Amino acid sequence: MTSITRLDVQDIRFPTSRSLDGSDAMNAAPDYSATYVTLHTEAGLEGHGLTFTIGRGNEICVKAVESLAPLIEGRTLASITRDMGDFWHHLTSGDSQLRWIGPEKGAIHLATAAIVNAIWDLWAKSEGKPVWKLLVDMSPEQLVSCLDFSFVTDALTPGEALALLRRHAAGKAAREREMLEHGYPAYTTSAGWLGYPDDKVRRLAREALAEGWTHFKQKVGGDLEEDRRRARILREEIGWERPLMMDANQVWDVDEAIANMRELAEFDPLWIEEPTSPDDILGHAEIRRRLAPIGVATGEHCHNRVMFKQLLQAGAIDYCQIDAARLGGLNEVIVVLLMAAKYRVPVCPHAGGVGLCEYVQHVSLFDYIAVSGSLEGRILEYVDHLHEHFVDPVVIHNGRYQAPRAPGYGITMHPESLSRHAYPGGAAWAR
Ligand SMILES: C[C@H](O)[C@@H](O)[C@@H](O)[C@H](O)C(=O)O
Ligand SMILES: [Mg+2]
Repeated sequence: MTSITRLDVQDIRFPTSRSLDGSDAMNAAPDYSATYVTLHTEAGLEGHGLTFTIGRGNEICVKAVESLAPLIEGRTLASITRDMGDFWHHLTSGDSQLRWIGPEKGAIHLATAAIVNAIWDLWAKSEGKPVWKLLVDMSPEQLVSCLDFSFVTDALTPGEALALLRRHAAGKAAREREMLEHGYPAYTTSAGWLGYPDDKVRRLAREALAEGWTHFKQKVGGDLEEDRRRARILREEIGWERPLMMDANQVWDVDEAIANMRELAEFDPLWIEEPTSPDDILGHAEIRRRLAPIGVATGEHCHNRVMFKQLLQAGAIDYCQIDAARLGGLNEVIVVLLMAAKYRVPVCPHAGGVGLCEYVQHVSLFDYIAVSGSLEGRILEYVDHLHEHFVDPVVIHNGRYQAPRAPGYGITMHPESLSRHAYPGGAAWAR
């Protein structure tokens, strides 16, 4: 029996701001960071999970993980996985003093994600399967027992979730084979960071084309003329057949978003991502109504299933961009996948950061094989930073994620990477 004896948490940071990797109109100089959780077990097996932040504030997530640790330590894996939905509810609502500082949002929920994902990693490793395969092999009943439907039963009942999971059961084996052979389609954000000079944008776009990428995303929301200039460079390089997405990272008010995107419409963007505050459901609906056919995408800052429920109910989004570490871990992600399937909105997960690509490949594989059964309108983000720090990094061929085969959730980092990037004492931070 696997008993979780201890939870360790580390503050891990990468100095990405030095090269402006990851820069956008809201976040000028991010240091990609991870609140990295290790679950130690009696048997020696370890579970790993992380939540993603962009530097300062990581220490707050570390503290929040420490506060949640007593809810995990001493438990057996089996006592958790026997009724994962109940466990998840207990972790998010069992201690009302901790719940008070959320609920289910902010640092406490980011911490929840790191812990919950570490448990999935441990579970999958103990079964010898990658997480996507663990999920795909579960019966609809088992999957539904992993979920907490609190506050969303007006949009999705457990019965409807079961029906959705049974709907495409017949084609599951064929889709799994297809994914193992061809992988999951992706787009790249790597050429489009706001802080990159024009020649770097051009060079990276050329390199990405040569690598087989077909979909590209650029940052907008700074100076409109500069947005235009960079869009022109990208269109010159990628042509007009390949889709181009735009991401404003929340800098605009609603009317401003509409006005600016009408200006940028000449570059034929497939979607505008995070056009305004992530909490403004009706604002997104208004933007969507007035900007069609440009799609509206959001979700990397959408903090829980209740927010996604409302975005879907309000017809506010064309693309649902769950974040594997912003939602409270995989259990809540699955609830959102099911709601999105019901409302017929494609899920295009947010990735990048550190470890998010490693996570969401499992989510999208599961979504395609067991939930949506479709690739229509679906494309997974890819960003080419920091993969070398993972024991089982993502593998991309021709702009597609190759299905991971290693057991777990793919988030285990090399011990040397952890010690080098420990903040503030690691060598990467020595002045
Ligand atoms: C600060 C980060 O790099 C963001 O710019 C990034 O997550 C971005 O919004 C994305 O969609 O990849
Ligand atoms: Mg984004």
